[in-house]
Formats: sequence, structure tokens, C-alpha cells
Amino acid sequence: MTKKPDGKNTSGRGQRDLKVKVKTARGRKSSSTRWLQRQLNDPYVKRAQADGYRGRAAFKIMELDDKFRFLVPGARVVDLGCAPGGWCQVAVPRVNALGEKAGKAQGFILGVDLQEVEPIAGVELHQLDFMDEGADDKVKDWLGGKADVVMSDMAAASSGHKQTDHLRIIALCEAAAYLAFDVLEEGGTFVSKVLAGGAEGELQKLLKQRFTKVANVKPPASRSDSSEKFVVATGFRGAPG
Ligand SMILES: C[S@@+](CC[C@H](N)C(=O)[O-])C[C@H]1O[C@@H](n2cnc3c(N)ncnc32)[C@H](O)[C@@H]1O
Repeated sequence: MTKKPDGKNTSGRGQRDLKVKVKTARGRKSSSTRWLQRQLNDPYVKRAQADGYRGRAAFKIMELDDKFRFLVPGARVVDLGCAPGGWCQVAVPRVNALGEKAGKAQGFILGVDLQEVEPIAGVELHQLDFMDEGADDKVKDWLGGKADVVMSDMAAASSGHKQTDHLRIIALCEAAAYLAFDVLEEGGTFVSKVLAGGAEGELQKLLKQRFTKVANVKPPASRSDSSEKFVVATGFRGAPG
């Protein structure tokens, strides 16, 4: 048994539970059976269970951070749409690093989601619909100052209609970007999930005005059959002069 990010020990129970669910669902050729089968065969799901992450999404932020290096020791991070908590689990050791170079840097992570999230040591969690009126003010209050990173993995449940899902996620991403404009330190980073589609142009234009670099990235952990990708905007220029 190994120590997990939550400090818990597990012994592969997640995989066993999945196998039981697939066995039970077999014979009913429903989309949920196909989903369970895909989960069972997914190497990232297996790795997440083995390493104690709450979901395979953890590997997406790990891969993005390995490339862009924004979860640095001492960083103050806002994680929007954080449930069940994989991104937060990845952020905790990275922003609170102890080491020769980092000294004894202590970061701060604020996680927000529509859903309740099981506590994560080192993360301040709040249940909130970020699209509610006044939600950004609440986040600013909880943050109590500036942030170095605003990241959003917010996504509504799929409607089954590609264009509708695309427009919904762009709206979530835009709302997250406006929070970033208000709270980021100069030089800060904004990371957000998007689904490819026609409405990205405006978002890219908006981000390019406020950041020195805007990249569109599909990390290896993002499923190749999904239109999901991530926008990583670095070098926040600060408030317009
Ligand atoms: C893909 S999951 C996030 C996974 C997370 N990054 C992790 O690593 O565990 C998307 C999350 O966005 C949340 N979400 C969707 N719309 C939201 C909203 N309006 N406000 C807050 N959270 C929202 C959902 O509740 C869901 O938990």
C-alpha cells in the first residue's frame, strides 16, 4: 500500500469497484455500460486510483503545469469548478514546496464548485454557483487579496448538443477570465478548459489584450475523442493604464 495525496492508504479498491459495476451493467448495452468499460480500460483512471487522485483530471493540470510552470512555491491559486478535487490535490504540494530553492514557501488554494467537495488539507473550499449574481465578489472576499493563478475546469453536464455545450463552456470560461482580470497579479496565469467550436475567437481576442501569451493546448491526458482543450494565458499585463 502507498501513501496517497490525501494522506490515505488504499489498496486498489477503486478498480475492483469499477469491475463489479461493469459486470453488473453487462448485457444492458447502454451508454453507461460503455462509459464504465471505457473507465476500466483508461490508463489515466488506473493511475488516478493507484496514486490516490480523486479523478483523471488531475493529470491534465499536472501536464499543463509541467509545461508552463505556474503552480510555483508560494503561489496563490483560485480553482473554479474544483470538484471532486483532483486539480487541488496536484496544486497543494507544488505551491507549498519545501526545499533549498523554495525555502519554506507557503501558497494558498481556494477551491470553488457547485457541488460540495470532501475536505482537502491545504485547500479552502466553498460551494458556490460561479454564474450566480455576485459570485465573483464572494470569491474576491474569500481570496482576500491578489492571486497568481486563476484556473477553471468548470463544465456543465453535457446536453448532448455539441454547439450548446460549446457556448455554455465559453460563457463559464469568460466569467472566469473576468475574475482573473480583477484579481491576478501582474505576470499571473489564467488556465481554462474550453470545448472547440465557433465562439472561441472573441475569447482569444479578449485574452490577447490582457496577457502577453495565449496558448491553446491539448494535454495528453485529455481524451483524443473529445473536443476539450485548454487555454493557458501567461504574463498578465495588469489593469489597463
Ligand atoms: C470536470 S469537473 C472538474 C474536475 C476538477 N478539476 C478535478 O480535478 O477534480 C467540472 C466541475 O465544474 C463544476 N461546475 C460547473 N458549472 C459550475 C458553476 N457554474 N459554478 C461552479 N462550478 C461549476 C461542476 O460541478 C464540476 O464539478
